Amino acid sequence: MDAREMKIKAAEAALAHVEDGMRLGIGTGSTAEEFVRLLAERVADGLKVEGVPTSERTARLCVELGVPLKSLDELPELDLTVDGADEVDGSLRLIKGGGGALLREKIVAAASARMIVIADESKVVDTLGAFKLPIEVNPFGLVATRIAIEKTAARLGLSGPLELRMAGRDPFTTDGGHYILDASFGRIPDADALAGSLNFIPGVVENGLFINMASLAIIAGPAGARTLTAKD
Ligand SMILES: O=C(CO)[C@H](O)[C@H](O)COP(=O)(O)O
Repeated sequence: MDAREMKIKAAEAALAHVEDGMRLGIGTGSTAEEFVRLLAERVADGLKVEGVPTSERTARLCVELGVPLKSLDELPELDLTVDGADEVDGSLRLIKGGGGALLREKIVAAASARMIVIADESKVVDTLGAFKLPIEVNPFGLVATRIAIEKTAARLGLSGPLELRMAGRDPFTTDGGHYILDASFGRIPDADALAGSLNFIPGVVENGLFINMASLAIIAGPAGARTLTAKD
């Protein structure tokens, strides 16, 4: 089974949790896109759902494939969000934001009764941090915010380069008009403390640590899909 087939397997398993009439948060990234494709087939067959996309990219795909969309203001309480992840640990803590949609993804997940993560085995880790942690920041005061992040991380025993994410020669800009600093802190033993501390920094809009948000992870490997639930 190649990487795409594993993503499709995970997406198929998540689709089994979707029921008629559901209000769905729809994630961003290549795995979430497989979910959108399968969902669109079910919608074409008569399934009634309304989706809130977590990015402009996902919104475009949903429109193209005929998945009905609403804004989060129109549907502020959702039944289920299905989204990918860059890393998942055994307590279903996540790193997200590799696709740059972390802010909307977190807002949508927080508005959902349940969040199902879909990923392949390569995303499962013992301790978060091998993947660079995306931190969404306001462009104003970028240098000051970067220094504040470094000091906050140091207080938690973490250090490492913070790279401004680029799109060609310009900084990558999120759907919300912000920049992303990708932090190479390495292993993050206390993700809960880091997540809370980062969001206290003025200028930090959101961080890519998703704690206590996912209720289930569907992990696809060469032998098929398995589920992970939080250990604690
Ligand atoms: O957080 C995300 C986007 O902001 C994605 O869910 C994450 O990057 C995983 O993407 P993919 O399924 O393409 O590996």
